[in-house]
Amino acid sequence: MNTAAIAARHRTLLATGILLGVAGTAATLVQPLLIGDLIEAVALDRSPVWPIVLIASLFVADAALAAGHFYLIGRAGENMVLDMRTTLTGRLLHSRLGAFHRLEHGDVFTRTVADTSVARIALSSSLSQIITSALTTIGCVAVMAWIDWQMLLVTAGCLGVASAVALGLARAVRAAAVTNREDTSDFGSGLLRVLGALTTVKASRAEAREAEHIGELADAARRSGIRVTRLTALLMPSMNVGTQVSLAVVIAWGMARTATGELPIEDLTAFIMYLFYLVSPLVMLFMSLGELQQGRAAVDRVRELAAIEQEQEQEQEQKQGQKQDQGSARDQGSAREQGSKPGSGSGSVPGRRREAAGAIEFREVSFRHHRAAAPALDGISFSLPPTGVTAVVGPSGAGKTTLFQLIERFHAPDRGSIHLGGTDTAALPLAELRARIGLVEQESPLMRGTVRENLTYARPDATEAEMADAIRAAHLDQVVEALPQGLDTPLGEGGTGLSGGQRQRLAIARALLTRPDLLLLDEATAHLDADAEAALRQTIAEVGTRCHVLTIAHRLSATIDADRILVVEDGRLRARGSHTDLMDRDPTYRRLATRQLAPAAEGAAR
Ligand SMILES: Nc1ncnc2c1ncn2[C@@H]1O[C@H](COP(=O)(O)OP(=O)(O)OP(=O)(O)O)[C@@H](O)[C@H]1O
Repeated sequence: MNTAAIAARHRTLLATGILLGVAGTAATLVQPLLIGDLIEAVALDRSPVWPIVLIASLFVADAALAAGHFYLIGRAGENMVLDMRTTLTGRLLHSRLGAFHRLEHGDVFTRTVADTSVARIALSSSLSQIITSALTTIGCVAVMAWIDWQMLLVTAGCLGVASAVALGLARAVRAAAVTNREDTSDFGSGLLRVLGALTTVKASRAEAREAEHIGELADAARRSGIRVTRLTALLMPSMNVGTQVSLAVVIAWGMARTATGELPIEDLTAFIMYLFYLVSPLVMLFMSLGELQQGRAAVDRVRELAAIEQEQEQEQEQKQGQKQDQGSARDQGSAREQGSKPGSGSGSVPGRRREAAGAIEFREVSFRHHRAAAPALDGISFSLPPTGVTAVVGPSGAGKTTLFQLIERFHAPDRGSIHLGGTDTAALPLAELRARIGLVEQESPLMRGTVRENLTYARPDATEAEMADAIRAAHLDQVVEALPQGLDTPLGEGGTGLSGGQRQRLAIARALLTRPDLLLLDEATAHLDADAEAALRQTIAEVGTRCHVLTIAHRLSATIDADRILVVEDGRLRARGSHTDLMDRDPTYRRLATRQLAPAAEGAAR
């Protein structure tokens, strides 16, 4: 995505618009000559009807051409914005999560909304303005030279100085405008950051501090905006001064020459009219050149964002890597396990259950986050059966969430491989892989829309019976019944309208509706009260008979029922076993369990 490529994609509209602009310019340029003819006709006592008809027709044609030019260029501009915005949206939605999380959301927003608008003006209006203004200037200069080249030299001298000043100003406008956009972007980022954490801001009584900080950012944008206005305001007057000086010289010298009969009055009139016509396109030319530069800077910012790494590229890299691995494996004549052959079973329909050789298997998996000092996972290996419940426990920062992120292939492992139902997940198309996994995140984000839309987000084609089943399984049926419009009750931003626990159960129902092979629950019981948690534990046990449930839990009370527990610490799998087994032999588990089970145990004893 670069300036020329975007303009080239919309060349038909742009070219037609520019053509109309050029025709309009030609119509404008002919007018003074015809007015000269009219003056001559009146002076020589000839009929002025034809010159008047011609001039009137030209005025109408000029207006029609200007309107057509304006419409077509505006339309091309809007098409370009749509082009850039849809490309950006697609690239952002398909980006690798790691790369996306390194971006500032305010900056993404500014680039997608504001920079694309700036680019639109530059690529449509400015581009066409430069072409038409340059042609008008050349046309005016040519006709003026034809009328009287000596007076043109005088005019060029006066306007040349003014043009040099205007060119310097246009450059300064461009630099100031770039600073202004950066300041505006900083303001947007700051505001989004604060609004995203509004409850924390309020609870920390930081409203005044934040308001002052955001106010400073807004003021920086105001100051750079004023600088743009100040410089732009000087642009037109500098050209006007040049025009006025040259006009004074042309009139004084021209009248003197007219008096001696050296220069006909109609020529002087036409020359003065061209002089006026020349100023505006010259100013427009300088301003448009400045705008085009700004627009190119904006396109560069859009292009930088569009270059964000894509999941599909990751997929292709992995496939290539596997082809090479396969090739070398064949060379060595080593037959790999049938189930783990890359690509085996990858043609299955998303969401369809298959005879699984094992629900999920990690083989010596290591992964380090971007710029992290230590690996989040270090040589993890384990294998889980197709059904059952496994709890993952470990201290904060142990790598539990990262483990889930690798299963979903939000990141690719640096070493080792992950297998789902016997197939290397790197060989599965992303859509198929994710259709086979249900994920309930720590914060269970919900989307704007109704409860039904949220429930069926991953399966828009779900039937009423399937929905009712998922709602029942997540113990959400009474909550839905109590809502004013049942499933069709609209939810606010982030699921406002439901409690934290209700949101979490809705997220669980959404995951269950996809009938996954593997259900990943990241701290899914964190927001639930004791009753709801007990109900959910029952749900998890039931779901564990249909697929494998892998659940991260800080509340170890939720892990006691699990078929097995994986204890992760410092990115390593330090132990696995049942609750009683691990209580006996693993000090880390014992420490976590004793601390976290103590309140529950006390409660039970009372
Ligand atoms: N996006 C990231 N960039 C850099 N490092 C990260 C990133 N995400 C996690 N880490 C690091 O990776 C390690 C494992 O993090 P992870 O979130 O997987 O731990 P966790 O066991 O889920 O912790 P918690 O129980 O607190 O949620 C931590 O040291 C963390 O600082």
